[in-house]
Amino acid sequence: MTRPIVLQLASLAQHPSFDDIDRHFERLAFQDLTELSAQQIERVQILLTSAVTPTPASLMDRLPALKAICSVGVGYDSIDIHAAKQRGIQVSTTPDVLNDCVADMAWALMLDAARRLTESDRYVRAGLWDRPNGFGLGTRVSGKKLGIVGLGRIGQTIARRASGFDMELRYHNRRPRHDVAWHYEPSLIELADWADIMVIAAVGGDETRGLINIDVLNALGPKGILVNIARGSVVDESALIAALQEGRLGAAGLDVFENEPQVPQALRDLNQVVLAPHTASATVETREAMLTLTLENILQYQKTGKVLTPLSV
Ligand SMILES: O=C(O)C(=O)CO
Repeated sequence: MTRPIVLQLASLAQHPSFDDIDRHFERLAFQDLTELSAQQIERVQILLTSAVTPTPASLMDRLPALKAICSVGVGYDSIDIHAAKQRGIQVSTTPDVLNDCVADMAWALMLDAARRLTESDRYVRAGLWDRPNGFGLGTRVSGKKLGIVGLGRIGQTIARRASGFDMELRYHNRRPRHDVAWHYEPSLIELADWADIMVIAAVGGDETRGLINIDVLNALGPKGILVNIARGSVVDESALIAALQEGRLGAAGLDVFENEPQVPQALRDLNQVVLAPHTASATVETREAMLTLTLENILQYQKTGKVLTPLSV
């Protein structure tokens, strides 16, 4: 019997569950639909994609039997979920399994930007330690005011770690959460004005595009530190570069960028910025857990017709 097809859009590591998938589905790596026969196109039931792999409506439109999109990751701004919803195509992501590692990365960037760790590494490696003026001072993190933008699962995991640093914490969200005790700040500008350090953990996409604009950056101020582990689109990158260049913002720790993997030269030229190549979830353990959950979603769909962790937005 011909098996339905799982069309794999993202390049993924080996995983033992692929053997189970391959018992039920034919798995094809996607290059271009022109490489599939008309008969194969009609058998594509599942798209195996990732949070950083474009999964547009134009692709869904070409696949008449498409039933589910199973994505490795939590961000869904790369998937046209509106088009999927309209066609009744289920979408699954991998919630929770990456919270700890993404939160750890937010803290790593925060501590690095404040204490100038990467900059000091460059300084020591360049043999500059014996210079008369020394390396200079960083900024204290413990006891400071931390503002979190987006208090979802990842934002809350970041927030919980702040108690170990004796920090005061406030958050801004679409709406206040009633299941947490942290102070809700309805105005993003006021949060930025209050905070010493602001971490962005909001969803990407149209609803948050350019949310961190010049006014927010100015409110965070010349001693303020901005950390972004969410999506580059949430921050107005040109405004961020100008604020850092002109000393209107103190420092930044960035894991995500507007047009990644392109990072503007102006940003790379700034010493007070720590840059990471969108690797917040990139640990052996977490990437393995994300792929395991994605493949469980496909197997669950095969057994029951429903994915395991459907996206609910
Ligand atoms: O899961 C996500 O949304 C990512 O950005 C990949 O780690």
